[in-house]
Amino acid sequence: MRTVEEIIALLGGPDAAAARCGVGTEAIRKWRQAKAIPAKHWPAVLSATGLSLAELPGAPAETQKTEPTMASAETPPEGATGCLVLADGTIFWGRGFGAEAAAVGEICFNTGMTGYQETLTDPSYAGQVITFTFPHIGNVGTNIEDIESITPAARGLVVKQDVTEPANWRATKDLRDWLVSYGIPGVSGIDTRALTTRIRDLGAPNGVICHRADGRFDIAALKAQAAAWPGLEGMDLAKEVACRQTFSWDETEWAWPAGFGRQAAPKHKVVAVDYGAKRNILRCLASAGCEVVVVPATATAEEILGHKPDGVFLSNGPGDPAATGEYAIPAIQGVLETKLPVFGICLGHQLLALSLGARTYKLPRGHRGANQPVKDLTTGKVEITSQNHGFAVDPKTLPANAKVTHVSLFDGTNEGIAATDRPAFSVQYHPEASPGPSDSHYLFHRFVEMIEASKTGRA
Ligand SMILES: NC(=O)CC[C@H](N)C(=O)O
Repeated sequence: MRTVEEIIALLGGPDAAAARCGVGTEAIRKWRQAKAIPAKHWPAVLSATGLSLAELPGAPAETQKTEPTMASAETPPEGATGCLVLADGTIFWGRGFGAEAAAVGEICFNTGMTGYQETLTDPSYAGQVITFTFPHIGNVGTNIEDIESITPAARGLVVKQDVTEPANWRATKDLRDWLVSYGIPGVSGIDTRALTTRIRDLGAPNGVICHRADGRFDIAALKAQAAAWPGLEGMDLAKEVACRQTFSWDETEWAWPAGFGRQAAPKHKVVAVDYGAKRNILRCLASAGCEVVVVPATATAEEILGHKPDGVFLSNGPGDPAATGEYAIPAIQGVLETKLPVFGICLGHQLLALSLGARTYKLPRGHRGANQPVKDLTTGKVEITSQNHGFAVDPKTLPANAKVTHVSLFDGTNEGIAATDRPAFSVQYHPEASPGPSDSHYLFHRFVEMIEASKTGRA
């Protein structure tokens, strides 16, 4: 159960609480005095906060018993084997699954309805605990194909429903066992709607997810760990998840019935700078006819150009682009000078913008899901896209030789840019999907066309 003061804080203070619940400031004063919310105001408070009835101070005892997992008290409710402790001291109790471990990170939410295994293995989630808003997580188990990196990058997962036995012909392992094998904890029984609403209203908090089968938690230590974590802003995580050595990639996209394919005769050579690349990006490049050489995030312009590429690709990746920019920007600027075609995705988009002289900033809650509408300003078409980012390019800071090409139809933030004096472009979203729709696959072909035009120009 929440206190009246917690609920008022969640709503942004007394005045905002009055406005958002449509009750007047006098009512808020009475709530505070009585330390309870009268029943006639419950519907307004529930819809403004997204909390469940059991969490309201003054709600009948029997409703409180039905949702013991949402109790915020420091003593675990009966049967609690998992918890999520936020940096401000808020506790969500639940049932632990996966590895018996504790992990600290930014608590974000993802609204995708499919592809939890691809999401968990997307290296861009390093440093984050994912709250899945979709209820059926784990129901198709895990397999050895739907992975975007060899080891999962997310630090933990928060779900509402307990994970069930896998029911899918492709499943090779139960999600719970798969998480154990990688040391990743999960917590179920959490009111993910309340948690997501909180993130929407107050921004993504830092927190610790903890699973202990014996139900014994050192809450003070977990609170201290959550509060001490510095947060993603200023954090360079790309170096940690990127490859250490250069390698070649020739696997192509998955297709029925053969599964993944092997590239036959590539036409163009692309160096992909790996800041935490998702495998399906490399597959899309290979399927589009590119011989792909993957180099570590810290590769210099000389090292990149030493492979004699026809084009350079900048991958997605975790953390703050400005922090990664310290080594990435000089390399990208060196590549841009040559006027070779450059294509960036997500972190690669942010790094291209930084290299052109623009700035990035942290979004309060980020875009994570598989149904994000984006408008391509060049064609006027709307694409439904897959997204996963917590930072964005500030379009106002773009230099004169760059323009905005794509915009989010959710919040108007920047989703793509292109240089106007050289063949370089990038998008904030994930045209490779995995998981998500494939509306944006055309961008890989746009990159190849750019490479062909550049080769013709040089010939
Ligand atoms: N998917 C990505 O590449 C994410 C980029 C960056 N880490 C962000 O959160 O904005």
